[in-house]
Amino acid sequence: MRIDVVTIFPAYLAPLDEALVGRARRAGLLDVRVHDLRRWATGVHKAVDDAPYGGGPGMLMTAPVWGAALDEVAGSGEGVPRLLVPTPAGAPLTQRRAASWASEPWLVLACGRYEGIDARVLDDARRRMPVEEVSLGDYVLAGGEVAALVVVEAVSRLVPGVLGNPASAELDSFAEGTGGLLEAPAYTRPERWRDLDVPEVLRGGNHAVVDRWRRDRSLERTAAVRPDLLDALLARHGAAAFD
Ligand SMILES: Nc1c(O)cccc1[N+](=O)[O-]
Repeated sequence: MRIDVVTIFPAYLAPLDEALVGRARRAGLLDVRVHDLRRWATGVHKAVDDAPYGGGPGMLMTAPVWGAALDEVAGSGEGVPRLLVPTPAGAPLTQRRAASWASEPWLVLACGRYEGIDARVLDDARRRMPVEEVSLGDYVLAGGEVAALVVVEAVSRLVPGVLGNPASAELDSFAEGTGGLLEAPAYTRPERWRDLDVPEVLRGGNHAVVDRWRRDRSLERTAAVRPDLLDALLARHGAAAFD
């Protein structure tokens, strides 16, 4: 999979050289390319922003700079990429969306700054490629770079071969393997730590019993912390969702 990230702060994406994503890049499983948007800026000051029409606080990133950048980046490979734009106005990032993007051959992430990007940039991009706006949550960040790091990691770990043990992803919270529930509490050695013991059932070795225990703990945890997920499962699968 190829992933391009366009930003005015390339150094913000340095963590993509580390850990899981860094290893996958060096193994040739991911082709991650970070581009400085200012490469496409013109003029002495390489300006990438201007005042918003209609007034209002702050500045907007301009269409000509982003247009030139996306033309070159999205035109530099086989086929057509899916353009992802982190923004508070986007649809929520979910495991399901990350999983769908993990099967794409090529993603381009456009990181906005200031008050965002001139709307015509996405309107124009939609004429040539699929475009999705994605939000990490209902809070305000200074730009899209942190969200881009999150999206790249959430997607990359689902790319075949990136996780050492693919089964790890199956028991994640929100994953199909946990039925879209939060994952159960997990334990490792020592068996007793301070005055706390590992639950006996996990030490017994009966996989069917362990699976049932984990399912029950997932249901309890989800009901306590994310009842909205239970409502969604009920709506989708009826009471059978909790068998
Ligand atoms: N919330 C926010 C933002 O304020 C700026 C860029 C991206 C996001 N986001 O993805 O959630």
